[in-house]
Amino acid sequence: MAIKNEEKPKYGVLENMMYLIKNMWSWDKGLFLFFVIQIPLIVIGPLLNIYMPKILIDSISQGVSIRQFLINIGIPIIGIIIVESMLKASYFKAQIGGMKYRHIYTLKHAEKSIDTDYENIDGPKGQDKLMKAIMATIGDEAGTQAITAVLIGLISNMVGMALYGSIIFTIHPLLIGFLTISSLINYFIGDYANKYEYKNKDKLSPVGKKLEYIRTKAGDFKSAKDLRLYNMTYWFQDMYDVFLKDGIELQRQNIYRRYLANLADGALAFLRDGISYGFLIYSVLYRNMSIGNFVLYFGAISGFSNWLSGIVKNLNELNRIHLETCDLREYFDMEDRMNRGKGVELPKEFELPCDIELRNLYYKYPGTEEYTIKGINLHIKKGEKLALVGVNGAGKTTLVKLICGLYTPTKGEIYINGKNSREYNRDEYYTLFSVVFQDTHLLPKSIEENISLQKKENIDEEKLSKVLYISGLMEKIKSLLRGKETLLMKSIYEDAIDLSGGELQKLMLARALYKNGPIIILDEPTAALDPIAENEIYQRYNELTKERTSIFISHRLASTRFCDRIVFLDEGQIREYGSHNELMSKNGKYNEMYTMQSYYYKDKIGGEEIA
Ligand SMILES: Nc1ncnc2c1ncn2[C@@H]1O[C@H](COP(=O)(O)OP(=O)(O)OP(=O)(O)O)[C@@H](O)[C@H]1O
Repeated sequence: MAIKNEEKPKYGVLENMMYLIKNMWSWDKGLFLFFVIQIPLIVIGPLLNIYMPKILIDSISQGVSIRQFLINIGIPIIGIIIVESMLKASYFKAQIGGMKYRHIYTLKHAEKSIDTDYENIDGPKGQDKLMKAIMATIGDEAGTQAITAVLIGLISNMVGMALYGSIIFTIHPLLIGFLTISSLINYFIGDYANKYEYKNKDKLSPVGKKLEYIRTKAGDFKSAKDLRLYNMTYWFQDMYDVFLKDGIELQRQNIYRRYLANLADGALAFLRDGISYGFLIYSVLYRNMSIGNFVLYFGAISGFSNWLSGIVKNLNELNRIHLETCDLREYFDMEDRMNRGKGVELPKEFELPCDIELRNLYYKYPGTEEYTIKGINLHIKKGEKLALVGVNGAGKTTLVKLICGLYTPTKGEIYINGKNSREYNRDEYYTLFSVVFQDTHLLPKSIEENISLQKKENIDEEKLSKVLYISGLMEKIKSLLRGKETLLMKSIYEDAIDLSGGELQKLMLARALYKNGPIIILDEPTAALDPIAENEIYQRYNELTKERTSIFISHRLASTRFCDRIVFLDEGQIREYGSHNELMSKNGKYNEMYTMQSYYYKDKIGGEEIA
């Protein structure tokens, strides 16, 4: 099956090599020099080895004294022992060194993933890029680690080839040309297999992502209940089988190409050595070559082939490393669309609460045809409590992600206190928002650290107590032996606890309140709360949003009645807006949804009065 991939690597081989070498030098100069010193050691050993038999044979045939004989062979033997011991001793350090470089890239990768614009890693395209870059930093074979061994190998092989070449040159200059050309053919065959593998990676990466998803979900404690109760095991197995089959097929294509390349490599090597050794035998028989020289040249030719095929192998590996480095650098190079420069100043204390204006706002997810947000114009005034309602998929979460700067508008603008959101420094802009999303994210830390996201010594105790009270988490804290210092995530610590869904939601609310951003956005913050806890949040909503501008998303329409204004979103557009009473009198979609919901909240079941 032919693989079509028109995308060319963004960087050249030399550019990538310089990038990797520069990093190695700047990250650890001592280690870099250690690698350089290995090069002469790698070359001297084999050179002494091919001279040994010649010295031995020449010494015997010249009938030298025992003392001279021992000196002749003793010096190279001691040399070989010293060189080999030094190489063996340095092997371990070289391995650890390569790993050290790779770990620095892994760390940089993690930093980029955490720091880059949310939009860059959102969706399948962003996730593919992330996955490909991960593949360049995983395992001993990864280019970021293998580069040290490959570069040392390449330079040693080149020096070795030059030394052996000068010996072979004395037999016949054409022999060098012949050996070199045959090795170049090998290189191009290997290069074909490499390029094929690289193109295949575009297909392999999404399959790897799917397999990884199933692997992690299968062991994920959160999925464990559904997996068992809904008997999803078979479904998982089926999916895994399908993806695995796809993955194996793609790997099979790679292995097949590699196999063909190796086969051609073997056949060529056989031909090359056969002709060269034949010429040596011919020289002994018909060109007066001494046995000592025959042994030396024999060693030089087989060694030359080794150096050459080493170079070919190293060049092929360098090519693979180059392609992997492209993936990694392209990931590192992903540009942020949000402003990371200085930006306009944040609203001052006296300007709070904030004023938010959306002007003709459009948003289309990368890779999709349709706009999810379509031409929204909305002015949320300072201190206003706005409710955002609408059916599932209407675009409520997308809209708040746009407002709080996780996505950048495809068209249109967002103004905060009259200043375009694009002009704020991205990280400073984020400080304006205290947001509770539907999904929760915990750190394996104590409750207080999870709320404040500060180290214990920096926590503002007064503020913490206040938010624990408002969020309704105080009762729970009081019931715990270690109170707010209790660790979370049982899967990580033995003495930790796990919170219930509602408690988790309260914790997320407490985290948002502790952050104290002038704009509060709550996306379904009470969905998991019991009626008492939910009621308490509504009672405290005024206190919670005091001197703040707030956006409240909820499917329980009755809960939005305490907001100043309600916006009804439908298919990414504002269909209706106004106060609860205004919307009810419009007799539109809001009215319809509200009436449907309240039908089940009255003292009726299925519309029947309870006796
Ligand atoms: N990363 C994404 N890539 C592509 N489409 C997306 C992405 N995230 C959401 N969507 C799509 O955008 C649309 C709006 O989703 P959104 O989450 O904003 O709706 P919502 O109104 O918040 O829904 P709900 O009430 O269910 O929370 C949906 O059709 C959804 O499938």
